[in-house]
Amino acid sequence: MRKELTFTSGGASSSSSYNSNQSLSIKAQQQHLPIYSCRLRFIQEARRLDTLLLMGETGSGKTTQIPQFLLSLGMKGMIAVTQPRRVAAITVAKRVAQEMQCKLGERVGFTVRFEDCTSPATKIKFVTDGTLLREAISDRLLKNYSAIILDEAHERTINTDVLFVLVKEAQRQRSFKNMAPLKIVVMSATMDIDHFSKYFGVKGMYVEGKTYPVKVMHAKERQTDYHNACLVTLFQIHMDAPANHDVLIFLTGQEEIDAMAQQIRSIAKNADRAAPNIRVFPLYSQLPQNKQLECFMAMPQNSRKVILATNIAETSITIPGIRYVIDSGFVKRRVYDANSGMDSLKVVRISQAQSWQRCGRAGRDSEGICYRTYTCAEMETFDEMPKPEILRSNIYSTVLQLMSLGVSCKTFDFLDKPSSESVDMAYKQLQLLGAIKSVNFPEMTETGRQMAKFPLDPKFSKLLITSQEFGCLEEMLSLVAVMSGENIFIVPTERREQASLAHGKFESKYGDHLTLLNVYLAFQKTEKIKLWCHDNFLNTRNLLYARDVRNQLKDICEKIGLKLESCGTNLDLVRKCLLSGLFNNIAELQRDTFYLTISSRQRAKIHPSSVLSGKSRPNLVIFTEIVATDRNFLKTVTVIDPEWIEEVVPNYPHLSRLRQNF
Ligand SMILES: Nc1ncnc2c1ncn2[C@@H]1O[C@H](COP(=O)(O)OP(=O)(O)OP(=O)(O)O)[C@@H](O)[C@H]1O
Repeated sequence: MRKELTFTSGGASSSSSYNSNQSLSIKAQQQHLPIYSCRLRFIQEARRLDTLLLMGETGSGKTTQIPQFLLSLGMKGMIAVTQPRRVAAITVAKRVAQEMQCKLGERVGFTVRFEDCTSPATKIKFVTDGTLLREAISDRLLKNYSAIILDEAHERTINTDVLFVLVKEAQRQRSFKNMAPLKIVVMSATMDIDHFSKYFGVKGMYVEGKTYPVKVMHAKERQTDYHNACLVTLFQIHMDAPANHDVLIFLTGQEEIDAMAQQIRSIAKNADRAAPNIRVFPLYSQLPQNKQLECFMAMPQNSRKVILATNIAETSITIPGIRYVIDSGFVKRRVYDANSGMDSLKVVRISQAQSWQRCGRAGRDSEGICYRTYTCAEMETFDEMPKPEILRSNIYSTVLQLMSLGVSCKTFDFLDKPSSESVDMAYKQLQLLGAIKSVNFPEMTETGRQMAKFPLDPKFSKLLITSQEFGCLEEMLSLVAVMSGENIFIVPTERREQASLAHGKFESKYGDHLTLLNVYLAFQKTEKIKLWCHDNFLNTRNLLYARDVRNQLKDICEKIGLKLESCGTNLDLVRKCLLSGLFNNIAELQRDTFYLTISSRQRAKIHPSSVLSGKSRPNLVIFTEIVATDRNFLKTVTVIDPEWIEEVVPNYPHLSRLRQNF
């Protein structure tokens, strides 16, 4: 590790006070927020207008206070507040419940995919944008709601972009039908207000001020290794800062975070005894929910919390105690190649808006410092805003959802329209999945209509539907449920070998999908679940979550008339069924031991976490996803027999080329 990193000051944001929050009562903390002084102005505007655009600095109080201001208008229906991520929806709901002195799930609750913590008494409901989208699709007038708050609008997730249209349309239709009005509030600290103003036809409202100042420091020189730069910065802080001054570091993904956590722990072990203890908390989406929430807890005296997070901690959330933010300036982003139709995850530079959002995770309960491991000049080259997801992702799932509403993606009133190549590629994939009749006259098939009923990626819904041909719906339900959740395997760094031995019992020589299925089948037969999971290094919570998801998916299958059958021990049928849904993800072994993905022509290795990694390499595999860091990796991989392709996907476009090879 390098010894030192020099920073230059990039200034400090202004503030109304320099004290910390800790001594104030919750009521006083609320009144201390910059947004509080705009309360009457906001309420007046909300009475007058049906749509409001609100821009205010990070931490000014938008997410927690605006729903309560709206509630004071005496609304009959619920107020929904969307969040791009589950962890934000849950933690902010908890905070607002505390401020309103009620139990979570009573007047204030949350609903995220497959988890509902609300009751008939709920008035303010925090939801992920995906969850509200599904509700908006089944009730186009959003009758249960009096107001919809679309928070963190700058993030421009596909779900929020579709919601903009549906919510605007619901508002128009309700007024047309003389129903109770639907208020819409769009909020962010960093949105492109002119663009939104034009789209919604209203002016923006600004809230000045920040709760506590955050001093911004930039690396003096360009860094070639951001990982190392973050580590050096952390230990520079650790040498001087008092205990309980906690640190939040933004990195790009799980592996990087786990590796850095280990490094920090081992450096801290040998550090000066007088320094506070360091407790490291990872925070990424693949982490079980209870583990994600651990970093929000208070720490004992003489300890420093160091949180290593991906961009899931970038917006909305408040982690008490954070005085320092260290920003690597990178993020792992899903990138889509519209020509090949292939999605991959790549490490890329963040936008300026994201830099400010990250900085805003400090200065929430006291003043803070944000260390950016990139220079000021480098930051000027970053994009101003993150590129809307709809312009950089595979939109076949959205196209299918819209078609189920009888709407064409090409005429939909998007804030930014996806390119026609990207829509055409989506049609092509949907046609290959059998969801639409043809690319030129895209009309939904019965299969497509059934697929749209599931809250799943269309390729997973297709797996459930095609399992009928192979008589393996029971197995597919288990597999899709496990794949929809978080990692079920636990590999503690210090007990790697034991974990690997325990996991070996479930291993299938055909790859990861059947291995996951073996785990789930064994889990289903187990009585003492906790003990069994502990002995087998498996995550109890994630398996229980998969069981819940499976039950919900099973209900949908029954509603649409799918037959619940099991293929018993003939698991070739499961692999054939997988091929029918994942045929776009076939990869072929090359002479140099790399795999080449057939449809997108990308070179990749099998991911080290796969049971097939390091074994004799099969000629042909299917995979669930491709991740790209410095190299491409295929994740969740299964061996397939080349002869099956003609039988299972006779219209596969690359069939003739494959025939030549096998
Ligand atoms: N879980 C929490 N624990 C302690 N304080 C909190 C918590 N959540 C919010 N706060 C306090 O409320 C303030 C306002 O938070 P809020 O999320 O409403 O701000 P915001 O304007 O929506 O910020 P952002 O733009 O970053 O989402 C925080 O700065 C913090 O002082």
